[in-house]
Amino acid sequence: MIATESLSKRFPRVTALDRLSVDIGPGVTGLVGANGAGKSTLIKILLGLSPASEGRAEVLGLDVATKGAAIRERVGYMPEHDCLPPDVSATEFVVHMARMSGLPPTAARERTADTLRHVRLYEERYRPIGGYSTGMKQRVKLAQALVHDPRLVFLDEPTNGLDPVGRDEMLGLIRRIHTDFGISVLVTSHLLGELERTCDHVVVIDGGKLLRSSSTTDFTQTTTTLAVEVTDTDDHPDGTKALREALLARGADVQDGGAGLPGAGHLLLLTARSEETYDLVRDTVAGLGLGLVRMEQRRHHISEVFTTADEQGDQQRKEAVGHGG
Ligand SMILES: Nc1ncnc2c1ncn2[C@@H]1O[C@H](COP(=O)(O)OP(=O)(O)OP(=O)(O)O)[C@@H](O)[C@H]1O
Repeated sequence: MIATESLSKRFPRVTALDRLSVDIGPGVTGLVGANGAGKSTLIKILLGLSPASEGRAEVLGLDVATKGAAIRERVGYMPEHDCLPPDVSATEFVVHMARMSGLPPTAARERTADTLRHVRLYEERYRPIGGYSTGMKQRVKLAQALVHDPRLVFLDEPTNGLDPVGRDEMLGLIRRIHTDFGISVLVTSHLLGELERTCDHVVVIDGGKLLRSSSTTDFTQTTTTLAVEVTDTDDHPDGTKALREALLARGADVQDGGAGLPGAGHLLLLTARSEETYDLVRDTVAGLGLGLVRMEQRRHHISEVFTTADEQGDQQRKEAVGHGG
């Protein structure tokens, strides 16, 4: 669907995209990155609205440098910022956008009604947009991106400004764009957690560079990290420390449970190389006379991808991870 090759965009003071090479197939793909990571810049280049400084990109097999108009005919776009006229109704606006995309009047009206029903704005469709809530406005923007029945849509921060209920509703609609209509989706967000549930594939960019591109299941697959928590006893007032030392003496790969989390001081993380690691933990705990509170496999979270990145932009990444819950 989308392929970029060493794509760069330089503004006088900042490099928004830095030699980005990525392939995106059909389905729902999340483009994740902190504010300023380059998500909107990439979308504008892919739509042929802004020229790249270097490199090349294709959307649906069309070169963005020369085939912008053809791409925009086949691709829907939901921009990040509010761009809706307050005095017209959702129906008038979406029909207008459908006509701009080349649909004849009758088809434009029919597609508008279908699309507004899909985004659940059917009852309110004749009211002026100025009186709509943020969630309703986001859904009008989504409707105009879908009305000309594109093969692919770019949704730039569609959950921005929504409360948790509105966000869940929007994520459900996005998922159904693909399942009900077969339209592929590229959706951007700085909220990592929400894309975990919605997307088949996630592309993470940071400072305009590709950090990772893989299927959502690869991001969240079960790892071989074991989290172990034990009780303290009279013999071992710090049971965790005693267990750590005993396991290290037996050659296990042990780390502390990570700072900042409640109870993390009492957690040990072990790399489980095989079933024997489970036996080793159980036997060591029993040998020390400690109680085993829990021993469980840890799952990766998408946000962990940020913790492996370099120090640059660390604060922004923390913010993004913090909002990701
Ligand atoms: N027209 C422009 N002129 C100069 N700098 C720009 C321009 N557009 C974007 N930038 C800069 O390029 C970088 C990437 O911006 P971009 O809008 O693509 O990020 P983003 O990931 O979409 O973040 P956000 O969600 O905040 O929009 C930022 O540092 C931004 O300030």
